[in-house]
Amino acid sequence: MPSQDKLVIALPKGRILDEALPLVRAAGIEPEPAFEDPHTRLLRFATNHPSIDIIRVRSFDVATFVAFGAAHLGIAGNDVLMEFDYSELYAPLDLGIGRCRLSVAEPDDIAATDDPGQWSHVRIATKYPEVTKRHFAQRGVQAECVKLNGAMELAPSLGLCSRIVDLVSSGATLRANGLKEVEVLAQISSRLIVNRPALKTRPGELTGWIEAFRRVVGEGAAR
Ligand SMILES: Nc1ncnc2c1ncn2[C@@H]1O[C@H](COP(=O)(O)OP(=O)(O)OP(=O)(O)O)[C@@H](O)[C@H]1O
Ligand SMILES: O=P(O)(O)OC[C@H]1O[C@H](OP(=O)(O)OP(=O)(O)O)[C@H](O)[C@@H]1O
Repeated sequence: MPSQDKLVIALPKGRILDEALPLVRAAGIEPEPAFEDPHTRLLRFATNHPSIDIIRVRSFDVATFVAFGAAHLGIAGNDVLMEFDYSELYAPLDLGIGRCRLSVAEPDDIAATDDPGQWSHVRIATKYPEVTKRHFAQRGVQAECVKLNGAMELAPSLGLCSRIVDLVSSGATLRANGLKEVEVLAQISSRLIVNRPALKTRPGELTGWIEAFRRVVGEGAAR
């Protein structure tokens, strides 16, 4: 099959991949062995289905590849989906992986007396400026965001911003950096995402794979 006619599935190469790959396999899609070779420079991989390729990209880029139709299906955290808010993305299925929450945190000493309900303006370091601004705007708070791509937890101690908005799971990273979670913006998990226009042009194939993933997640939940 010509490569431009293949169905392309975008998978995130970060921490989600370890949880996502078993689901992809259980749905019946097996990537070529090079996919798991840590030394490979390949970015696009064949699978056991001649009509399906997998690409491995950064988690934020999964949403962009699928929204622009460069990939047809993908797996992305709803933190990423909320930040971009792409109308071309359909996210039919919660895969139940990558569970965490998106929260505001601040230094322990500030948190001891602070009341987030009284804020009118906050400066926040985050990888999620759009979600953060939207969240605070809803209650009339102006959030001035400084965009970082990682290690947000360093920002308060170095005087960049007193508050951060970041993902929290065990809370260990916040504790290790003297920060306290003071407000939860959203519960996060990863979803199966689909390019909406492709759902119209390749409905049989795409709904077939959505149902395959639905069965896998349903079976997992029943165990
Ligand atoms: N501590 C966590 N616990 C559970 N899920 C998480 C956690 N941190 C991140 N995630 C989920 O995993 C996704 C990828 O996060 P991760 O931190 O691995 O990205 P990354 O690989 O650092 O991104 P980048 O592509 O910028 O390097 C997030 O979008 C989120 O949905
Ligand atoms: O509450 P915890 O269990 O400590 O998890 C939270 C951490 O996990 C994520 O980072 P990740 O480990 O993916 O590294 P990153 O900073 O490179 O994104 C997130 O950005 C936090 O730093």
